[in-house]
Amino acid sequence: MTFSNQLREEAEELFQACYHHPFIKGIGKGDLKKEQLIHYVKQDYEYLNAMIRARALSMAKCDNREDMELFNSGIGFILNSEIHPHHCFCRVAGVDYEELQGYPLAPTAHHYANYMEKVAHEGTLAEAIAVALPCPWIYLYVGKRLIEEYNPDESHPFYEWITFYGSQEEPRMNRSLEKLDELAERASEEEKQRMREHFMASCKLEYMFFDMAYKVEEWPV
Ligand SMILES: Cc1ncc(CO)c(N)n1
Repeated sequence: MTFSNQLREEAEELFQACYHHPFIKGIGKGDLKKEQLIHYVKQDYEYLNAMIRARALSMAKCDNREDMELFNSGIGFILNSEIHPHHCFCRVAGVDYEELQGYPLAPTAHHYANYMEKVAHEGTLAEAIAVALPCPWIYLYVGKRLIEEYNPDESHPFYEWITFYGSQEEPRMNRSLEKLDELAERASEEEKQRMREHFMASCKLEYMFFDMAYKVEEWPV
């Protein structure tokens, strides 16, 4: 079995837990509260800024254009396309996207963003790919399951969000998985262990990110 398949198998329960989280159920049922949507977008906007920086740092570790292009297209996707699901939430919440930008990160998003940037700074290229993979992989999984379970049409308030993530083309994901597997073949057991730990930690943090939005988590003091 490939290394990425092993990771996916080990994370199966975490993927399922994300799907069953009430925030995702709220997207499916279309009954999330305005403050939950607003909190999510405020946090995700800043989280995605950190993700762009992490990908840029990863690109600096590449020694060929094919790999550079992988990170370049990942950054382009965040900058140019991922604004659509945010706009969907803003429209339902009745707020301007621009109003939700520049807020400080709540504890969970703060931890996730900083953890990802730290691994991208200090880790190998393989570790940087491993820490960033649950982000697209869980959203694709959750989006596809939402489409299967709710079969939303354009009258669904979160139609754009669900179809955006659930019908993402997979070539970039697959290229990242192939690259991860290629690097894993050459990695030491210690490095593979770190890749595994980063991957699992990011899966847990994806779950916690939904939880943070659902509970409108703030700093307690
Ligand atoms: C926290 C988080 N994880 C994954 C995605 C999907 O790219 C996102 N927008 N936000």
